[in-house]
Amino acid sequence: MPLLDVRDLVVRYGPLTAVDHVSFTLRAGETLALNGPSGCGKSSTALAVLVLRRPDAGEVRFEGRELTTLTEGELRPLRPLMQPVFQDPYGSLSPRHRIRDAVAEPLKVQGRWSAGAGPARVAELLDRVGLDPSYGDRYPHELSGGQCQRAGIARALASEPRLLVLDEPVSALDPSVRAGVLNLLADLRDELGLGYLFICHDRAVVRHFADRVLEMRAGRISAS
Ligand SMILES: Nc1ncnc2c1ncn2[C@@H]1O[C@H](COP(=O)(O)OP(=O)(O)OP(=O)(O)O)[C@@H](O)[C@H]1O
Repeated sequence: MPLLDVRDLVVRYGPLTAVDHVSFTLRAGETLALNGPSGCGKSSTALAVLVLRRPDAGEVRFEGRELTTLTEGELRPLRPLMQPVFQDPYGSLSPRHRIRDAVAEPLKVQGRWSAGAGPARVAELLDRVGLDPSYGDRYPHELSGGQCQRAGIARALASEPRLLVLDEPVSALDPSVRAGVLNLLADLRDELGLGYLFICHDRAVVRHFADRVLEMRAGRISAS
């Protein structure tokens, strides 16, 4: 069974059809890239796959379960398993919370926090993404873009996801730190068997990083 099976996905904004009957599957441990020019519908596909925006038609099966017809309450226990990582490294972390608290929050919300094991788990997650655990004391604005994206990845991992939807995860970073973040993501995918839906407009990055590439044009998959 694929990790993700998307069939005939449609997203409309009024008269505009941003995603026009898009279908694909993704297996655990695989990176599937969505590549295409600005405005072709990549981010709208990502939001619909995560059911952060309900698609207007089509199916999103995650581990065999159709998500688009579930209520918000039914989706709640599944949301931790499908985590987004967005382009703006600072956008996914509250500026008012220390990194340590941002990474701890999913553990607390999901009932996996204890006074003994919780802080150790946060330190382990920071270490796993290549941040010294002392960075937990800092606020997002005290980190570089690359460090902040790593902290965001640590926060996503705290939910023990099986799918990451990576929407231009390195596009806002300095070219000099992109490779390090991509190498980290590749290691995590292989180690944890994660499936990646990898949205990226940069062909060179996509070719290097993805197992398969779907080319998107004007809301449709034009080649694969
Ligand atoms: N909330 C919205 N309301 C109206 N139109 C939208 C909305 N979000 C996206 N669009 C439009 O839908 C189309 C697809 O946008 P989308 O952001 O999904 O594409 P994209 O390939 O991710 O582009 P980019 O790389 O620039 O983010 C575009 O024409 C865009 O202007």
